[in-house]
Amino acid sequence: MRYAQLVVGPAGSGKSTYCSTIVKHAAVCKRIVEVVNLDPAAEHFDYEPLVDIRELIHLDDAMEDEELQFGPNGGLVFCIETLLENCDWLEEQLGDVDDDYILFDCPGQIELYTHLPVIRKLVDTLQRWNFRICVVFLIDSQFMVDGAKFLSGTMAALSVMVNLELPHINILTKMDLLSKSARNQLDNYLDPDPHILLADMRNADSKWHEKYAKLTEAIGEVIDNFSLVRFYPFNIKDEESIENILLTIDNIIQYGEDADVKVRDFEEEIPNDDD
Ligand SMILES: Nc1nc2c(ncn2[C@@H]2O[C@H](COP(=O)(O)OP(=O)(O)OP(=O)(O)O)[C@@H](O)[C@H]2O)c(=O)[nH]1
Ligand SMILES: [Mg+2]
Repeated sequence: MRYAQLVVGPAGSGKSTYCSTIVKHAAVCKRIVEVVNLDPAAEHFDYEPLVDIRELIHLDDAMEDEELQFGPNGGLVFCIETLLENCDWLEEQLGDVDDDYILFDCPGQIELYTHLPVIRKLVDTLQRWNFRICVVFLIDSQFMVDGAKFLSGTMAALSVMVNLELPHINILTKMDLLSKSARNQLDNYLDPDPHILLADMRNADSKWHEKYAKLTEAIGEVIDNFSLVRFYPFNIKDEESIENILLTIDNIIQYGEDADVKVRDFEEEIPNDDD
């Protein structure tokens, strides 16, 4: 069995920092976690990628091509599609190490995960290669400190969940940048009761909220009915917070359970002395 985290989220939400933080933390715990860079526009990151899509195709290649004439977003989708047309390259680069644990650091264009089929195709390929995958959806906690923003972040998380249909965890990043009061405010949202969010918005004295109160109510119902949207805080300056996230995801993809099974089988094979 092989294990993967598909690290997605809006541009600048902290995906690459998350990946390098997890790699460093795992190394301290004597665990090897690898990272695959799937962002063809990435400039720099402080991890050594196991595989780097830029070795196959760079965003500039797509944008400078006379015929293609892509812009940045179209070019990015083209690069990911090129990766999928070269699965044998990706398979060879990944190697085939049992029990390996790989973070796929994805590009920041959220439409890749909310409605385009290309990432779904990548997921199907990885599952064929025996990967158990958890989607790790990152959102910058600084944009989540009021009802309306939290609701839109929640809707983005929901659309990724519905589109990819995989085990999933939502993470609030950059917690170290939050003021104490913002952190307290955020606590209300960590296990959001949509009705608290909506009350927030009802109290916001804006004409818009008055006019669209019914719509807001309906959105709250959607979130309530799904009741899948929980957020976990991730603080890169707090080892315990990093460990909690890694353990939570390990459990979601049952990492290590097979290893235990292997150890148990091994013990059963050892003949007892008094046999
Ligand atoms: N203080 C602090 N800064 C962070 C954290 N996570 C990311 N940053 C900063 O936020 C900026 C964006 O972080 P990245 O990790 O590059 O974000 P990304 O999601 O990979 O960005 P794209 O790949 O461009 O979509 C960088 O300047 C990071 O140093 C965090 O947890 N705490
Ligand atoms: Mg990045």
